[in-house]
Amino acid sequence: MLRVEVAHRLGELELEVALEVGRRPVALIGPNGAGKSSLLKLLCGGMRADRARIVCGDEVWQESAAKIWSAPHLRRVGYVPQGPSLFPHLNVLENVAFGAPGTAKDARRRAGVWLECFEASDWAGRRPHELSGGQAQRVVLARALASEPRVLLLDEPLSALDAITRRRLRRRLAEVLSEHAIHTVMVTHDWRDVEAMGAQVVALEGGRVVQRGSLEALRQAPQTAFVAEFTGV
Ligand SMILES: Nc1ncnc2c1ncn2[C@@H]1O[C@H](COP(=O)(O)OP(=O)(O)OP(=O)(O)O)[C@@H](O)[C@H]1O
Repeated sequence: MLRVEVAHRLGELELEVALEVGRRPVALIGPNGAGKSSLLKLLCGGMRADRARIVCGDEVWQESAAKIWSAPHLRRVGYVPQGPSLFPHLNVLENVAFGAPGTAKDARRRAGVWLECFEASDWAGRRPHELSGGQAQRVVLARALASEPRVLLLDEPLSALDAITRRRLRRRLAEVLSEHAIHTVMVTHDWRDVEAMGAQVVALEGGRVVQRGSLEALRQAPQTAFVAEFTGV
């Protein structure tokens, strides 16, 4: 279980969130500027929260009261951020193998398997600048999973894909998550992602959780205009 309590000021926004992530993925939804991406950055260690208690299994990642802080590379997090994140000087295969465990040979083999999974093997030898946005997004997904993470943080991981590829890879990602015991938090603006992953929804507005529950529960009794619009009511 990943247990999170964070409080962090971001300019005008006071982010204050508590959530738990077990086997079932959590879909983080909310309007632009609600604090979703920032929450993922606080979880992966890319930013240090003003006050937090973040515990993953028996590892304490941050405990402000005890001045405990664990660096990002110690957290075994697979992070798919918004925007480009591949190393420009490495080719696709090397990028995906970079964080993978085992010998160099193992890491390359594992990288190949995950590139195959996200239908990205064809451009294994290319450099990131030779990829389209959607191709790069698939490589970043492969890289996140090749690192064998305990926690997967996905920031709109399918947003750059064309509609047909998105449908196929959404199913693939859902299968991967159900096969592997990875605590997953996914930011999405698409209720179909939530449905495919069977995710628990956490709706964030103005840095606070305004509603949580299954997609069906939110659809039946949306507490805000955003949740109603998101769920298609
Ligand atoms: N480093 C920072 N310093 C100050 N303010 C920040 C910083 N990073 C983000 N913010 C502000 O915090 C708020 C939340 O931003 P964040 O990117 O987390 O929103 P989001 O919910 O992910 O939005 P979107 O759906 O557009 O991706 C925004 O108002 C943003 O301007």
